[in-house]
Amino acid sequence: MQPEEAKQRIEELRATLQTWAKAYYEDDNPITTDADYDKAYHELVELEEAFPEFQSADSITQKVGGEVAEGFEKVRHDTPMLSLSNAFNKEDLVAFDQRIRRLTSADFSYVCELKIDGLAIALKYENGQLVQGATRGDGTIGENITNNLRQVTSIPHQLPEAIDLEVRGECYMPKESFVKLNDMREAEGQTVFANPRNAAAGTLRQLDSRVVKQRQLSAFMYGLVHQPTDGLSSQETALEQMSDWGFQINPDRTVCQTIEEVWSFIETYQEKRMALPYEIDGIVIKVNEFSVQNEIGFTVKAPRWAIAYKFPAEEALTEILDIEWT
Ligand SMILES: NC(=O)c1cnc(OC2CCCC2)nc1N
Repeated sequence: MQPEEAKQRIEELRATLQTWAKAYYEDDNPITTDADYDKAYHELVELEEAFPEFQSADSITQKVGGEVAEGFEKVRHDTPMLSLSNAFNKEDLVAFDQRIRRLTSADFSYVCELKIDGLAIALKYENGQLVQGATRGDGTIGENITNNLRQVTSIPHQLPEAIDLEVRGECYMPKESFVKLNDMREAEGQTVFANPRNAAAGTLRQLDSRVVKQRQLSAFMYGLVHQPTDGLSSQETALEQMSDWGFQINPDRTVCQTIEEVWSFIETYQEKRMALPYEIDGIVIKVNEFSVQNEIGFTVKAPRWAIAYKFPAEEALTEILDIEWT
């Protein structure tokens, strides 16, 4: 390629990448695929190396902390991460139960799990090795925060079996870590986090993983992107299997046969929640048997076979710093 032609191509690539990077990082609205972006970026790097006379300090390839490096790579969830419908009182739960019983004639049970108040994450393992950790994002596109999630001690880097696996869970900041962090930030004249969920979100947004390590996050896993062939027949057996694989699974759960039993579990934890070493904002009730879950299916955005009972809100905490994960 002649120098004049290279100069032309370099300028064209710089302009295009600048536009794409702005849309991706500043407008949070990617206008191109990651593959196209990477392809153009690497063509520019090669041309600048081949024609150093056209190198320029303000080229996008020279920005270390610039918008290109800023922020996290996006990842697509092969299986969308769903959200949950909410229930706010016993009547809502009775209605939920009646809907389920209209949709299936099969016998089934419920699993009640504490609703950990953190950030939903998805972990991918290949041959038993942790290869990717991502945020939920909008349920389809999340952010690749693998390096940060490697600093979370309860997330295994290697499983006892060389299997391919994807698990979902909640990354959270224990109450004790939260108090310590805010005391330190206050002493340094920094803004404090309003609650552990915001502190966890703010921590996972850090580009420097060493900061994540200091902040002692943890994670409970609660979902297995399971294959019909994996022989697991229910949520409870999946939770037990995930525990055997080394994931931290929340022990405060129970299998219920009726909504009455669900309600008494809810009342128990309405009281006990203050004594827990982490924050919960409700109880998640799921149909236990996968065959019945599959029969009942999903609405556009949430499973029909699960609901989140939300505890009544505490007195409003003044939101000193509210980091919303986009
Ligand atoms: N915050 C939690 O602790 C929690 C959230 N979600 C779920 O399950 C949802 C996920 C997709 C269908 C049901 N379980 C949980 N324990």
